[in-house]
Amino acid sequence: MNSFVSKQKDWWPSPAKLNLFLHILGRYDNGYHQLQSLFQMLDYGDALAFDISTDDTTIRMETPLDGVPDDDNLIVKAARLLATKTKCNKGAVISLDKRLPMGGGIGGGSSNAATTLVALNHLWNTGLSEDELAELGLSLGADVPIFVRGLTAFAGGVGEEITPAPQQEQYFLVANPNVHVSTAEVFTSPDLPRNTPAIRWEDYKFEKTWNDCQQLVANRYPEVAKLLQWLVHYAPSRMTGTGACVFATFSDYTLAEQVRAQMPEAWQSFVAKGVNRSPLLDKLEQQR
Ligand SMILES: C[C@@](CO)(OP(=O)(O)O)[C@H](O)COP(=O)(O)OP(=O)(O)OC[C@H]1O[C@@H](n2ccc(N)nc2=O)[C@H](O)[C@@H]1O
Ligand SMILES: Nc1ncnc2c1ncn2[C@@H]1O[C@H](COP(=O)(O)OP(=O)(O)O)[C@@H](O)[C@H]1O
Repeated sequence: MNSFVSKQKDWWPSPAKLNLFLHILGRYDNGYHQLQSLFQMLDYGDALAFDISTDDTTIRMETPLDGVPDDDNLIVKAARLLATKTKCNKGAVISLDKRLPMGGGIGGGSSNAATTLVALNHLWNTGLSEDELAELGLSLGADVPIFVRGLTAFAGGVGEEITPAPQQEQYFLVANPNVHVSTAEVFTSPDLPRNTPAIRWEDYKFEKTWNDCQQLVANRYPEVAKLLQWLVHYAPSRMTGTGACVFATFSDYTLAEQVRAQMPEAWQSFVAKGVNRSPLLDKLEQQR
């Protein structure tokens, strides 16, 4: 079930997340949105491996991402940021086993950045604390700190005010409608609701929450609406983040796989278990 690769390289997990709900409360002066969300960590994701050099400061991808030059790759950006911040004079050649759809709202890029920060801080021996890594990560993206901390958690602010929120064991069928939705496009739309009242974390219930971005994205991308209509037939379903991936919730793994088996082939999908602690934290602990 655990889907991280184990070849000869020493692979570090880079898990996906789901936003079990996403409420937009308002907008800050800098244009960023104030939100409330529940970030659910999954046991499924990408994996990264690092070849360290001590006599060469080069940082590059061994496996470049199609359409993403190294200079724009969040992995390379994270590694360079850590090297600059800590005045580290070591290098790294980085391999990525990419499984997560890009721009899908399941946090692949942010998770890759967080895994890079956490792994290299260990492998380069740069000695930053978790708080320092989370702060550094925030400059790369709003979701990076939550992946550095690695706990299923409520998030407020722009996503950086984190309160751990362990959830009961659940399985998620996550499906990709094969459309790319840019986060910036959703957040600049005049049609986005921006005045949902704050909830108290202790009042959270899945069925009493929603995703404020869902209607807008479903209207613009009919494939998202179609996929949601198909899934909701089987189980409570919702879009994650700013889309385009959607998920359905199950208490039973086999049932989730049965529904997946019936899904039209045009929609790529996977079944993952919700975990309260990211596999990245487990990996780091094993190294110590
Ligand atoms: C809203 C979420 C929920 O998970 O959406 P997804 O990206 O996962 O779909 C995230 O917090 C997104 O985080 P991330 O994708 O790291 O965002 P960033 O790179 O920092 O910002 C992308 C763009 O989204 C907008 N943005 C992002 C976060 C936020 N709280 N308010 C915003 O307005 C900004 O306009 C920014 O230019
Ligand atoms: N290592 C990376 N993995 C995925 N996307 C990356 C990476 N580096 C840069 N990007 C860029 O970030 C964008 C958002 O990616 P991603 O984090 O996967 O989506 P989302 O935030 O919607 O979950 C991608 O479309 C891609 O252009």
